Amino acid sequence: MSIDLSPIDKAKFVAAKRAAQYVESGMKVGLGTGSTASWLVKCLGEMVRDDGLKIQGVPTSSRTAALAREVGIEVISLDEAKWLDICIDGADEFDPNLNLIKGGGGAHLQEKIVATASDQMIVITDASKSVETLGAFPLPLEVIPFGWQTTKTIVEEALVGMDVLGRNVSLRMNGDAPYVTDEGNHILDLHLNRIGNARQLSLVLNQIPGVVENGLFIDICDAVVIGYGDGRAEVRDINNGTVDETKFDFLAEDNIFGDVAE
Ligand SMILES: O=C(CO)[C@H](O)[C@H](O)COP(=O)(O)O
Repeated sequence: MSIDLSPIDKAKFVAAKRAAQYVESGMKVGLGTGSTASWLVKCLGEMVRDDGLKIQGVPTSSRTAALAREVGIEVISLDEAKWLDICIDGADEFDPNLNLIKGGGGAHLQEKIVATASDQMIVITDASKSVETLGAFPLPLEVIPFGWQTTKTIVEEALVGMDVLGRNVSLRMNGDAPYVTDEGNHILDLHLNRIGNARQLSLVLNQIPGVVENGLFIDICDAVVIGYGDGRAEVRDINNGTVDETKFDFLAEDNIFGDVAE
């Protein structure tokens, strides 16, 4: 009996399953947000339920908190945890230095705080997120609602001096209304196409009043686990290059989403 999942979901699943092997009893674990991170939360929930894994999870969004509780993971706040052993999260793009764009799911503020407060950050992803240079994915910028249009104008002006290919900035919408983050803020998406100097851009953006945090994760990620539709999971470690490859079978007992092809 095999699992009837799309190749992309298989890739996300094996990345999550491989990354779950980093988690040991007693750890405080940062739980990312997004479709790939949801697989991770499900995998950890299964390990808590079936293997006696004892962990405390710090979710990076209200969505992830709800899912973690649903699958039986003990949820604590970052202030209760103070510091984390590991954080596992998805990403929208990663480059050869494992710098990231995150925030496609609107949670990069909490994600960056949690990842920064972790001994190590592991990113789980499929191969489509791998890029030579960041920027094809719009860069999310969380801004406070007060004066957001003025903030947007100042961001556009700041981009004129930056090494980027595009400079279009749009307000993220949720239907007819601006998207609202867990912190009650809005998100500007910066359509830059190519970011020449991500470190400089990150510093410049975060200096603008009204900007809370950008979605560039520079020197935060320690390793990327890349899942493939054929069941392979490849680990790229920032220090060691590619360190290993694991192959998973898609068995019915792995089907934590209950989507089995009989
Ligand atoms: O940064 C994020 C949410 O803010 C996500 O990790 C990112 O958008 C990837 O999501 P997915 O795994 O669904 O592709």
